[in-house]
Amino acid sequence: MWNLTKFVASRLSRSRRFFSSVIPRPCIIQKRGADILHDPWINKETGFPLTERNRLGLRGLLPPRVISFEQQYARFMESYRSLEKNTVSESDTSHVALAKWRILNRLHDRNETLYFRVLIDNIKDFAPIIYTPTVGLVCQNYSGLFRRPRGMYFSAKDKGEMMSMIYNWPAQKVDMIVLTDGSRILGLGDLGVHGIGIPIGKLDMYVAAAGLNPQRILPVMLDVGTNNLKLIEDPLYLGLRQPRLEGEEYLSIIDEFIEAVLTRWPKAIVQFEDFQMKWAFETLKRYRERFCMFNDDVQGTAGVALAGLLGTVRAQGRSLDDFPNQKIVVVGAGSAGLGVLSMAVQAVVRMTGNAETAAQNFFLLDKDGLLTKERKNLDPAAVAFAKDPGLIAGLRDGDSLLEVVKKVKPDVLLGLSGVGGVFNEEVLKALRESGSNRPAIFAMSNPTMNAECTAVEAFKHAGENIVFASGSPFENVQLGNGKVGYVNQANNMYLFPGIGLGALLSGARIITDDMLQAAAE
Ligand SMILES: NC(=O)c1ccc[n+]([C@@H]2O[C@H](COP(=O)([O-])OP(=O)(O)OC[C@H]3O[C@@H](n4cnc5c(N)ncnc54)[C@H](O)[C@@H]3O)[C@@H](O)[C@H]2O)c1
Ligand SMILES: O=C(O)C[C@H](O)C(=O)O
Ligand SMILES: [Mg+2]
Repeated sequence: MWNLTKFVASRLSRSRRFFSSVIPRPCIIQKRGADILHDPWINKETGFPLTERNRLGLRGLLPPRVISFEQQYARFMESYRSLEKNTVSESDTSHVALAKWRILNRLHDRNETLYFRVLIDNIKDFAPIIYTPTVGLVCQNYSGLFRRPRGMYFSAKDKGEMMSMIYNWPAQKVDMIVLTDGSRILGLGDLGVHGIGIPIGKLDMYVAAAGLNPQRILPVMLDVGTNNLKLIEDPLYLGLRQPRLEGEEYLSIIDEFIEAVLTRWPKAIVQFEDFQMKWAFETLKRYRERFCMFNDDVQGTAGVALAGLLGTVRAQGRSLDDFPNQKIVVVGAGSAGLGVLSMAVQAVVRMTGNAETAAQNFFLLDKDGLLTKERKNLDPAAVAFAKDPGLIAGLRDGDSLLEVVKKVKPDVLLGLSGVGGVFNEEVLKALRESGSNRPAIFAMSNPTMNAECTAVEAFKHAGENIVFASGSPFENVQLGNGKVGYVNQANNMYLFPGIGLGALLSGARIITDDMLQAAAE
């Protein structure tokens, strides 16, 4: 379905055409001497030719041999590849992934030009390191891995100071900000300030996949405390050791930050990332009409899932609105699951013009099972998707996933529950029996261990004829007889760089649902 290398190449050639007309080159450097070597934006390390060493006061500060960019590139790749040779067992995999992240991160801290060159050229190999799934492991181990700060940190203790703090950022212009409060990092929960790895990884993807200028991106952590007791008790935790702010106190911190950002860079686009559900929805509602922002977990995910669903129903020979033949079960009623449902239902309304019946193909479960109109304390955001229990014989509120699959006989099972393994053997076998000509499984939760099932499990239990996509990358599955079970990736990284780039190039004032529908299509 998606090929990351081709995707990046096509984005880059388009964005290069644009940026080559606006980036001034050559680059004028105000710094001199050692300050240049300590600035990753301009450092060429041993690559400075002798004439530049003379002009920039670098003579004597570097070993005499000039090592070309190509030689530096080859040397880095050799070190990187040598780490792979050390993998002897499965249990080494995460150590090797972390070691790879470390050397990439050190390069990022030293020489951004070389870092982004190797990243762009090797995006398929490097994305799982600087982004999902390894970035999750990095956030979990951040206090030990931390060497140099990247991005900006605004904490609850900075209240009243943010307007002046924003001017501490060294770049004159910022186009794209990715902001988190660390409260729901992938499926790993509240990682507090250590969640900064996520905005950094997302913005690396903006540079690699959308060609954004790396000097105009800004990862931001809003530290409003953490409810993760292990972190609060950890003497090496890098954030505020206090419970999260709530209610108006919380919102006043976000408001102050946004006001500061928009005062200095009125046209900056802000991507909200990995906020727990209540704040994801609340902030989206609060800001979406006021400036150019979007919530990646709600809207970016929805766009990618809808693109996948449209492709899947085509492969199944149907259309998304083909009720009762087409039935889609969504597992997880959080920010991502509800975002996907709301966008998929909007797509059906666009097809049929009928808002009343548009949700009938979709079934929604949360941790307490199937959501019906009988559910007590139904979240207002989920009301539109709660089912009438009488719709299908025997369907009841709270039915387990297995019961739902047996009764509904869905064509698509889409997981955004954050719980590894909920698409277990019984569920996958029941899907196989559903009678669908080409059942589809989207195990979209991250990182890998939180995926609803693995690719191997899906092909083994649900059959070789399935469509499979996952949030974290899996290898294709060898099925025997030379056949291959293809694995697609359904991760919002296929959309957010395009949303940001599109908003930037078009000068959009706000990001609308229609734009996201168009992007998904
Ligand atoms: N692939 C992607 O691009 C992508 C994008 C966004 C989120 N995600 C992943 O989706 C997951 C959920 O994110 P979120 O922001 O919606 O989280 P959330 O905490 O807002 O929602 C989780 C939902 O899952 C439900 N749930 C928990 N256990 C369940 C179970 N056993 N069975 C059924 N439902 C269960 C909860 O009741 C809740 O409704 C995370 O792992 C995240 O990494 C993936
Ligand atoms: O970060 C990702 O890989 C996708 C998504 O934004 C998530 O929160 O899981
Ligand atoms: Mg996210």
